[in-house]
Amino acid sequence: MSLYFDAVNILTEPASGGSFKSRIYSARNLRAQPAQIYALIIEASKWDRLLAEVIDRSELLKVERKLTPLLALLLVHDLLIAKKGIAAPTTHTIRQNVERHKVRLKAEFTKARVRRGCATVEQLKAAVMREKRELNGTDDFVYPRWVRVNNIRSSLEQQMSTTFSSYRRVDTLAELAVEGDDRAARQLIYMDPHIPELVAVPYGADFTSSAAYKNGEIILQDKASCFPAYLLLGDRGIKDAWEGQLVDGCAAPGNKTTHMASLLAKQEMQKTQPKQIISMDASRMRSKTLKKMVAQAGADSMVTVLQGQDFLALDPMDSRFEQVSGLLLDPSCSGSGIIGRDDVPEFTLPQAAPSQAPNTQGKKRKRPTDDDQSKDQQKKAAAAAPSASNMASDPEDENDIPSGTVDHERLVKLSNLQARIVEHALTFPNATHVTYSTCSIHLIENESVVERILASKVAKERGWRLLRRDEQPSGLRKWKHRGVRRDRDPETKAELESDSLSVDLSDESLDACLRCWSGDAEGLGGFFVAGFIRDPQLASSEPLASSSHVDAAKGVKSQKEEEEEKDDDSGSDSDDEWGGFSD
Ligand SMILES: C[S@@+](CC[C@H](N)C(=O)[O-])C[C@H]1O[C@@H](n2cnc3c(N)ncnc32)[C@H](O)[C@@H]1O
Repeated sequence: MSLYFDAVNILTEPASGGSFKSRIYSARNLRAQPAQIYALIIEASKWDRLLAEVIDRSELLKVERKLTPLLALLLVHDLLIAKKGIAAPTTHTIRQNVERHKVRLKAEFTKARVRRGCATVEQLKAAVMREKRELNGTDDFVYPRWVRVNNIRSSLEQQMSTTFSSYRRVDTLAELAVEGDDRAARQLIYMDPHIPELVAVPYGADFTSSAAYKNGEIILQDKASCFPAYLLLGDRGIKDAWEGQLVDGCAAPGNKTTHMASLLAKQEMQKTQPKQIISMDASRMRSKTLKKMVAQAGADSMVTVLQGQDFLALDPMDSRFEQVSGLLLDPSCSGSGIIGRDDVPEFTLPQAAPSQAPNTQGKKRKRPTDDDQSKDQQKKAAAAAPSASNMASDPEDENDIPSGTVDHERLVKLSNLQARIVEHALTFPNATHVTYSTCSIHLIENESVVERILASKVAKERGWRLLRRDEQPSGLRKWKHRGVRRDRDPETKAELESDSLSVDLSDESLDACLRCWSGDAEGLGGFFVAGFIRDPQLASSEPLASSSHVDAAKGVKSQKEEEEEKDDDSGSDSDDEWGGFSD
């Protein structure tokens, strides 16, 4: 019986960090098997609309006052759909609460199937899932599972003949929106036309137990998150391999560092130039994940990890950085582009009986009795759209879960810090290439930061400019979503007019910026990236009077400084407090 109460608890407690699956597997207060709980929730969520309809029409909740809508839905799912029926002793009260209505519930189930014109239960399931997608407005786009092949440990060719050998190639992302659980029908693969060695498979594909995943041959990484490393390193091969060292200044958990390493491996750089990448993160805790991810990717010999290192505290003139020619900066941001990171399935629930007070709160401190739990369970289960990145707590995942909304003041602070970080990168004496990225949709963190950087003294004096579209790697040159002049409405994507912030960048500069938006046919979340290159001919002859980035961010603390302050205040590691998105 604990299975159903555990499932309800998981669905109703406030979301903490990590993916839904990982939250179940790491929960300490569960009595049932995590795998069983997860399977029940995922399966029941596919049938929710129909089960709610069946329960409402049978008037079950009017009679069985102990059952809450969510508990009833899970029980009725197992009664009508699970092969073994309700997983509880026949004598258990709430099993009896449901089973005594079996005939009525079955009759309503059959009527629901007939109403939809379905001959089989499988057809019915597909119809219900279609209804659900239509209702969520997710009918016209598809979030796939993006998989990047790691050149250090494998190759695309190898993976196509092993991990994906039984997969059928499709020409469009839309074709990945397959319904049903038929494994063979879901073995579809789309070769991404923009990022080398990146493929997409249907949403929900699980590689975590595959040998390729465990061996670090494949890495689950959103497409947009692959833009920065590719923009920086481009289509180079053995003959025109990258020269000099690379810095990833805000690197944890390590997606972009390991992507850079993978691109260098294609140039066979791991053989000729070990430790070509210097990777760091100000957060000590996140640095541990970075270390692990580098090791998992087989990139230990290619990457030096500076754990807990504040990028802003690096002295660019230090001889250790003399060879640094490229820097990738992906600093903390508002995370406003992230879609459905909290991948808790959404449930449409039956109507509660009038006296059942819905309780939408409910982090339970002690394990209540079965009866207490029935009273406590809520009408609304946590909601989230399916996500391309439903691996939020996995080591290679790039973001945390938002813990609040972002106000303007916070955005200003974040953008000051972002500009400061990029301007610091531009001061490395031998740097020629820099990329800046965020998973934010806000102009203030994106084009506006670019505008500030281009106007900075360091950029002008050293001759930094944007990497034009025609100079970008072949795959990204084809990417059609480019920089914008004003913020956009996240829903309609229409430009916000009136008094909203705008940038005064040329058309060429906006065309140099790359954007990704959620909700379109590309299957991505919101993302921004721009590349800068140093053109000595543009450098002003005036000497660098003072470091402009210090002026630009006067009074803005770096993450490290904030951490140290908090450490002083609380004596604890400060990873808990949200200082912007950490992807
Ligand atoms: C958006 S995440 C980076 C995600 C990473 N690039 C990836 O792809 O896996 C931002 C990271 O920047 C780190 N960070 C923020 N400010 C920093 C600073 N001044 N120096 C170093 N790391 C910083 C945060 O701790 C966080 O882990």
